[in-house]
Amino acid sequence: MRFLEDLDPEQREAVTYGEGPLLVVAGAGSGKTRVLTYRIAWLLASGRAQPHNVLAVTFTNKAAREMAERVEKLLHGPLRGGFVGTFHRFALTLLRQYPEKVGLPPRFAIADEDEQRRLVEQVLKELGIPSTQLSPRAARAAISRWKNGSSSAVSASELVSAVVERYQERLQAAGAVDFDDMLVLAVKLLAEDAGLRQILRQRFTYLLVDEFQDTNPVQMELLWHLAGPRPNLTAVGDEDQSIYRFRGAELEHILRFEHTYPGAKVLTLGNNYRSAEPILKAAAAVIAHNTRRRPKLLRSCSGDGEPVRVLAAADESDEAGLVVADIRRERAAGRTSIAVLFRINALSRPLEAELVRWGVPYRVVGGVRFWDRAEVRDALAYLRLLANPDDELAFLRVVNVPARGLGAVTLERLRQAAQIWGCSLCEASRRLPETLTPRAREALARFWELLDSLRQQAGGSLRELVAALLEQSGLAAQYDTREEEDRARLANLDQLVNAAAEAEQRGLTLPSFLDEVALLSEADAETAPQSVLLSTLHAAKGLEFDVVYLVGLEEGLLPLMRGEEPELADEEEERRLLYVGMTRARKKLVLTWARSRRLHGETRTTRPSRFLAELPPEVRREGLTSPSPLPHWEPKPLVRPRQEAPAPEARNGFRPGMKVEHPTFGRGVVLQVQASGAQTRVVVFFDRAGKKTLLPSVAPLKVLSAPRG
Ligand SMILES: Nc1ncnc2c1ncn2[C@@H]1O[C@H](COP(=O)(O)OP(=O)(O)OP(=O)(O)O)[C@@H](O)[C@H]1O
Repeated sequence: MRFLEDLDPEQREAVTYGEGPLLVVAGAGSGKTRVLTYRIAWLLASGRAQPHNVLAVTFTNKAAREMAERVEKLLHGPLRGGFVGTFHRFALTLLRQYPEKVGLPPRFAIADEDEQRRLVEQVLKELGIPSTQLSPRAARAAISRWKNGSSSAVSASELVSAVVERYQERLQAAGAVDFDDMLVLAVKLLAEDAGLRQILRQRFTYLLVDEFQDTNPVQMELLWHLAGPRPNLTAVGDEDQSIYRFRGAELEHILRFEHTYPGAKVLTLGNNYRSAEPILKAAAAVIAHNTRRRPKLLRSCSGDGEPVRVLAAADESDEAGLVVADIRRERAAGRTSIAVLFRINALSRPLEAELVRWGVPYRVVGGVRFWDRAEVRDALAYLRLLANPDDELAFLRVVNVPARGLGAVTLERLRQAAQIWGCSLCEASRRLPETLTPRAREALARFWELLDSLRQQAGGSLRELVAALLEQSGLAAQYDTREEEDRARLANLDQLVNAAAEAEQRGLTLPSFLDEVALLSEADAETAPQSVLLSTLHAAKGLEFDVVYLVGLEEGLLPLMRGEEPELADEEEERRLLYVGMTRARKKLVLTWARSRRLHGETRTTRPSRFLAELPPEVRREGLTSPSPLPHWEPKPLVRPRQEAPAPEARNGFRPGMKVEHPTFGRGVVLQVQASGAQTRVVVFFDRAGKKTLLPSVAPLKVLSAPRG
């Protein structure tokens, strides 16, 4: 087995470990995926297993494909009969084989995203739940959390339980499963059918799991049923790269592996083959601040390299300018493996504009290009209708966005009316034909009234027009939930306001702005392999580049916040995201932040991310004065998150604006009061520490003075 020579001694020990549960836990770039792949090859080449005995699972199709390809390359032949794929693919294979055992019809359907959304909307309507109480998006997210056994879903409200129940009934009636159901039903199948469990355990004698830190409770249960009492389960992972808490991943799974599988061997890998020493040291210094982790040592095998740099920019355009100028220098020097990473998609827009300006080819992963994002396209369709009330495509796109009960029947009747009158569809809809229901006529009248009133502003400020549109049309309010995805969508809409403000400054009017946007979308479908990659931190997981820029390292953006101090677990998750981003770099790493940033259509002064203070002293800081003398940045959401009004007595008399004193932190100002039941928690800005702190109890606080009223 010549291929074992490609491994270092620690990797070789893991690859050739014998029977029983094994956890390989190691830092980024230490060759964990390599270990898993080589282990499969070794099991087969040594005759311990036949291909059909191997079940290797991971989280993305791409990762699974790469793993299978690597094994085949090592073995110089195809891997027939073994299973290398995602958890979902494995579950679906099982369900397709035994649908009747879990009450599914033989040819059950899989509801796609769009169908799920429509189903949830229907359910909310049937149950008479207004979107102000539970929006369809929040309901969908709650259903998913509930199905995935997320601990945050355990206390789901009665409302959510009722929605889940009805949604499930509807799905079943339609003979369909959704994505989450696949795993849940596969677990049910295995839990209830001892015979099948036995068959599978006899067949799959070796289980291997990559990215183990991202497993959710349902996936853990699936593994548990497959593994049996004497499992040959090999898990590889890194708790420092666990970044899918919002999808139900639980850190406990990797931290408590030895408790779940008693007698498990835990091995670590100490060499890092990816990043130069300064990058590794900087990343290690940051992640060391997390509490829920196993301490790890990583040695760089790639030599010294350039020092890590932190750049402070004046604002987001300046930041994009600095980054793109540096990218151009790197490309001129022959480096083409380059990525720019950010916490939320909305940050890509100024970068895209700058890259387009300089003709630098780029591609966006982890999301559609800014201008192609659904919420941005919806807003643009409204703008197009403002510019041209007969833009039929725009009309069709948004006449029922947000939902106002103008469905297929209404559209069909409008089409008929347009034909009889010989006018456009839009014109027919403005004439409110008698054939429509009174509700539809009312809704259409309101739709055109909104557009008319907005059109009166169309000659004025473009920025104000877009902001008013987002507010008055309800486009922004649709995403007023606490869900990660929705926060990103709201941020994208904010970015559209910024883009309008910039266009206005350049003297563009509404029609010329729309033309420019249309050309932008068409012009740059460039996807050359040597293009710069723009990606969210989440989507960059598992990738590596020579040069990495991490932008937007500011309080509120990383850690991502909407108005309140993150809980410890959230702060640690955000730190892990930064760690994942930093460790994508092989040779050069640059971190940037902007002293002011347009957010929510307004320019605000910002503070550098708290994580920047955790970098070691040898990191080069340029254009920085520390600590920032600027006023504290208080993020203001475009749409304020709904807050339950607490009972006045629960607030213990605390109010925002109160001056208080804490025995340890000194004097500060109350920014926020959170109350539930008898418990009161307050967010206080402490002058001495210069940061906001969420206090779990108000008991130690002394009130110095209170604001009037
Ligand atoms: N023994 C080795 N010799 C040379 N290169 C290696 C060795 N082991 C791993 N590498 C290289 O190091 C890089 C990281 O390996 P791999 O992706 O397997 O690491 P990982 O631990 O899964 O990383 P991450 O957790 O950050 O995604 C790859 O480019 C891989 O080819």
